[in-house]
Amino acid sequence: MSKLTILKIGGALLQQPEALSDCLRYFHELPGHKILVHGGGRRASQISKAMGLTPRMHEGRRLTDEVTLEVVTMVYAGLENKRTVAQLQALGCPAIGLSGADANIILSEKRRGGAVDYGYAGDVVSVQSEQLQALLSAGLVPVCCAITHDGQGQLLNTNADTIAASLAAGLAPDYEVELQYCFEQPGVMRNIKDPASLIPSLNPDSYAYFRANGVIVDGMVPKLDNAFRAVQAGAKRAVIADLAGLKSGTGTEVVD
Ligand SMILES: Nc1ncnc2c1ncn2[C@@H]1O[C@H](COP(=O)(O)OP(=O)(O)O)[C@@H](O)[C@H]1O
Ligand SMILES: CC(=O)N[C@@H](CCC(=O)OP(=O)(O)O)C(=O)O
Repeated sequence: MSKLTILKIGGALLQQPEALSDCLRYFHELPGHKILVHGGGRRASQISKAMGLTPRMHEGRRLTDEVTLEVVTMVYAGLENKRTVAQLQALGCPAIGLSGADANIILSEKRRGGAVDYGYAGDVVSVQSEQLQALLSAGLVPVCCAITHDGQGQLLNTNADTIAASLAAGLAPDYEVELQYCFEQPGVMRNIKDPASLIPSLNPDSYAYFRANGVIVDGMVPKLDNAFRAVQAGAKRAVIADLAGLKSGTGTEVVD
């Protein structure tokens, strides 16, 4: 089986040009097949505020009304995706920018939130692995954003960590998949202000413990839920780290 690395970049990283460029260079130099997934939530919040809108999140997911869907589509599928693709091309990487609607790669459905109305937030239903395999076999490097579709013409906003894990799960039968979540912290920590408190590995029991104790909160919850889902679906490895950690092999490894 050939190796496939899925790297997800998000958060503050996307807003620091130098850190982003280091990260893209690291990605370009990875051996084997690879897919980049990017978020852009902070940029979307900034632009929303500049437009007089108030960003609203619930458990790490954006409440996406109609106008917010327009903003996130412009930011994720437009600005962030095309800028990232252009930077990768400048490194000599044959990148191709995709939303979930392109080649129908990721089908999703409107999130059912019970009491919480998530609006046009989408949960992944299926991944078209054949189309992605065709792109990978042609030597292309997919760059996927956080916009998906429901197959009926409706675009949906999907957490980028979920996209990365869904791709990892969908491609695990055909590749030896490693899922890497790169963000601005060294990994999951006992005390978010103390990098020395890094938790080197988490299993479902220790995750439940740290979550119950309020050590793991906010955006880290969907990130870890997704990482566990990916390894349970057959991904060989899932790790959460900053760029230095990814390069040196440290960070938080998620084990089933
Ligand atoms: N125990 C923890 N260790 C590290 N980060 C944590 C922890 N608990 C919560 N977080 C928060 O989770 C955030 C990462 O989630 P998120 O902002 O969604 O990342 P990204 O934008 O990369 O998807 C961190 O920036 C941090 O504020
Ligand atoms: C439904 C939902 O929450 N979508 C996310 C998609 C972007 C994202 O995940 O960006 P980061 O990885 O940079 O946080 C959002 O709009 O914030």
